[in-house]
Amino acid sequence: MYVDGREEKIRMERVLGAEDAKDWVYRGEGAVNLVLAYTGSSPPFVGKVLRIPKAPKSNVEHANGPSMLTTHECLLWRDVKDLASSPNREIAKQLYVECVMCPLLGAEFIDVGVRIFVSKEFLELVEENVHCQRPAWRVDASKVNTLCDSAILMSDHSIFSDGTLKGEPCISVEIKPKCGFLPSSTFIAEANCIKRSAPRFRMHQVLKLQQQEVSQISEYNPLDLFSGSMDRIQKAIKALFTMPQNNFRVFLNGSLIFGCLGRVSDGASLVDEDSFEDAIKSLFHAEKGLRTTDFLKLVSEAIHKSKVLDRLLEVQKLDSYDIEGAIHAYYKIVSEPCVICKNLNEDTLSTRYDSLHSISRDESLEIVGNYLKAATAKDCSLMLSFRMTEEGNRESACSNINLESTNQSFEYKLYLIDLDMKPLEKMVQYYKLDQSIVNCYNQMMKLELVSPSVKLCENMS
Ligand SMILES: O=P(O)(O)O[C@@H]1[C@@H](OP(=O)(O)O)[C@H](OP(=O)(O)O)[C@H](O)[C@H](OP(=O)(O)O)[C@H]1OP(=O)(O)O
Ligand SMILES: Nc1ncnc2c1ncn2[C@@H]1O[C@H](COP(=O)(O)OP(=O)(O)OP(=O)(O)O)[C@@H](O)[C@H]1O
Ligand SMILES: [Zn+2]
Repeated sequence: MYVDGREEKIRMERVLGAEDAKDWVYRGEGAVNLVLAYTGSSPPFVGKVLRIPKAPKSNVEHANGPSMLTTHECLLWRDVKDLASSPNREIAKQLYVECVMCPLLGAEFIDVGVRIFVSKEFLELVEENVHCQRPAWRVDASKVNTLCDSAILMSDHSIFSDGTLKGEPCISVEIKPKCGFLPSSTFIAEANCIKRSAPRFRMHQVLKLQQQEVSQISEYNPLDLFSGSMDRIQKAIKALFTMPQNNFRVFLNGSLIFGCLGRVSDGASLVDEDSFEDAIKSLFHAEKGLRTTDFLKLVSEAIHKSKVLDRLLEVQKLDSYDIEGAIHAYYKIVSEPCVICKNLNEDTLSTRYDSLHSISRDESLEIVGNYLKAATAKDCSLMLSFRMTEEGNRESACSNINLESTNQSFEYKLYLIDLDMKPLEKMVQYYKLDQSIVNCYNQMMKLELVSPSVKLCENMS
């Protein structure tokens, strides 16, 4: 939700110092941000979370604080108001959410948040306080960027903070849907044609298993979630519940009750349905053993009813050239010799990518800009929160769903989080990862090591 300029100013004037650190507790983190929830009683912060940038431990560039956009990124986003002139990447990222993602996905689903100043002492204390709650592999990879002087304050989407129904329990689900379509770009090499029929998520699972990033292959198929069919959405939600990995989490009144904070313990053994049934007792009136089914149905219905995934899919599809096409446009933008064309072997039609090297710079910028917007949409998460409501209560701004089995009525709200701009230089990494995923999958197929359920997805679009 947008916050008016006056409120933004008040928050900008308030600097979080050492004395405030005790009121902020660990909520979660991704690869680049640490998120804290507020437990104090100061009104401007009640019901809010703070999103703080982290710095990779291996990256010496961050020793000087938040970086700037590169010259090529300024060129790429030149048409976006004030983005290219942002004093640093963190401010640029917030403008990107507001000026690029909101118009594409709908401002009603997005909370841009407000920037608030934080002192070095605050960040150092927070780092110390949350240390033992962070997954070890995240601690090894990154730390709070104590050289940043600001962080983003936004609504806590795992609770209802309007205060109208105080004390009413709230259950929320975080879903990272990933890519919901099969690419059909003509620039996909013949050797990689499997990409046209096997969902990216499923193929990536095979690589992740080989690299021990996951302990089992997830049965989740993003194409089901984005299908618009209630049966297939339910199938996707069940698969996510069975193997949540980093794609599915459940919070009860803001506390994580299901799923994990990282990839470490992603196995099915984590799924303790019995204690989950107990935990959701206050919200679902069905008998023990039936509550999880009701909960999963509720989530599926909300997704089916909302149009948000349709919009997300449209933005994901801005990637119409696939990385195998967009990478050539990238080399044109950065004015470097194209490494891909240089390494083409004799069997490959040497003129195959000529058209991409002969287009104008503006066209190259459009191809890569669209690819990066799509990358953001493929990596964001949905937060869906539910609370019980009187049947027929239409006063609320939220939507309602009736659970027929127990005749309970729920209202829900839906937000998209983590709509960060992806760095232009990641294009090279995207190309390499794509090749690794396809090579690994093709190899496993040859050795017939890909399970029938993974293969089965290949013909489902
Ligand atoms: O490349 P992918 O598909 O593996 O996605 C990355 C995610 O991995 P996943 O496969 O979802 O576990 C990855 O998630 P994890 O760190 O694995 O939880 C990040 O979200 C990463 O984005 P960024 O570096 O934070 O900007 C994501 O990178 P982007 O591709 O979105 O840049
Ligand atoms: N507004 C919010 N309300 C409630 N929880 C949130 C909110 N924003 C983030 N979180 C929690 O914090 C976690 C980390 O946030 P986020 O996904 O923004 O981090 P990130 O580093 O940008 O992620 P990624 O690795 O995908 O790039 C989320 O998975 C979610 O559980
Ligand atoms: Zn090329």
